[in-house]
Amino acid sequence: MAVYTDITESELGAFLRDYNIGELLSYKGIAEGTENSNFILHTTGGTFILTLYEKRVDRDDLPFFLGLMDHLAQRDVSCPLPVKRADGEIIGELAGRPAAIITFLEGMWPRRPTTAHCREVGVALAKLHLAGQDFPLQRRNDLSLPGWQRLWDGCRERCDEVEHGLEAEVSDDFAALEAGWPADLPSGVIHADLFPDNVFFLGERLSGLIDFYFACNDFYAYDVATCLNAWCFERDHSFNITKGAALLAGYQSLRPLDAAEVEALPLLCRGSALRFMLTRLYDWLHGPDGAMVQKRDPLEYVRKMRFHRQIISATEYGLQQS
Ligand SMILES: Nc1ncnc2c1ncn2[C@@H]1O[C@H](COP(=O)(O)OP(=O)(O)O)[C@@H](O)[C@H]1O
Ligand SMILES: N[C@@H](CCOP(=O)(O)O)C(=O)O
Repeated sequence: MAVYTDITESELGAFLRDYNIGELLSYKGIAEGTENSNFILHTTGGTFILTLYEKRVDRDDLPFFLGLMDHLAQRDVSCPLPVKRADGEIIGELAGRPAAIITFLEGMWPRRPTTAHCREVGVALAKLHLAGQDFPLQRRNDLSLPGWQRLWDGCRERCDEVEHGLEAEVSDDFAALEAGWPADLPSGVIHADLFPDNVFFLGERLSGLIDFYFACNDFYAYDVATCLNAWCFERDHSFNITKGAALLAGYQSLRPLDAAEVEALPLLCRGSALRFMLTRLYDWLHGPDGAMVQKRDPLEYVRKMRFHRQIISATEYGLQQS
């Protein structure tokens, strides 16, 4: 359960006195999520999400994350809107943690994504990339190659406990990714974690995007790669090219990929699979402190890395070239 920090009713009542969202009716910890402590609040003013930012979120990054949601919401991207306190601030402090309130989005994340969901996600991702172009703040992606290397340094000695031979296999991936990682591709604000549990739907209509706490500046096509990994593999670990084609067509309906992005896509997919394998492996071996968070399987992403290693062209993901 992702509630690392508990709060009392009196602490919460005092915190809410700085807002104009009415009286507290009820609140409850939310079991889903990984990084932060989240609560659903019902007040006489409506329903809201309260987030207490935990250790892995740097307080200095909060203006970027919350400012981005505000920026995107004003440009017709359906995402939560940070709620301002009476003094105009959006970040406060509760139980010793930085804390913010955001608006509640209706919808459910798809447990079994369909081809129609994949197309909608592609469109929404392109919309996010375009709407973020005039966002004035910047944040480096600290989970790109140097960050992966740091995670790897903390795991490699013990990684064969997860699967025999993994250390040698992943070392080879690092060598290939370091040699071939693109130096320059179209870049801007990316979501960087647009997995199914961060996208809400009402039926097959996308109703909102959440969890901008990995957002940063990086290659747009890297975000596309992350979505191909997160949305287009089946439970039997096979890649579904129909879903890949739908996601890529949805994306390209608003923002066509250029030739360099198309060429780089297989390596970006492999890198993105390594990134999620490593955070999962790190948590698998070290376990996040203080909460019973369901551990995600690193081997799911090892399989995806193996798949991408043998891809020669982005057409194998379903890309239709114009
Ligand atoms: N704006 C929102 N509207 C509705 N539910 C939300 C919203 N933000 C978060 N949630 C709920 O809280 C859960 C965890 O949120 P998330 O931002 O993914 O947490 P974490 O950053 O800890 O992974 C989500 O799966 C969802 O159930
Ligand atoms: N999407 C990541 C984990 C991050 O969890 P989230 O709850 O913040 O989306 C993964 O699947 O490894």
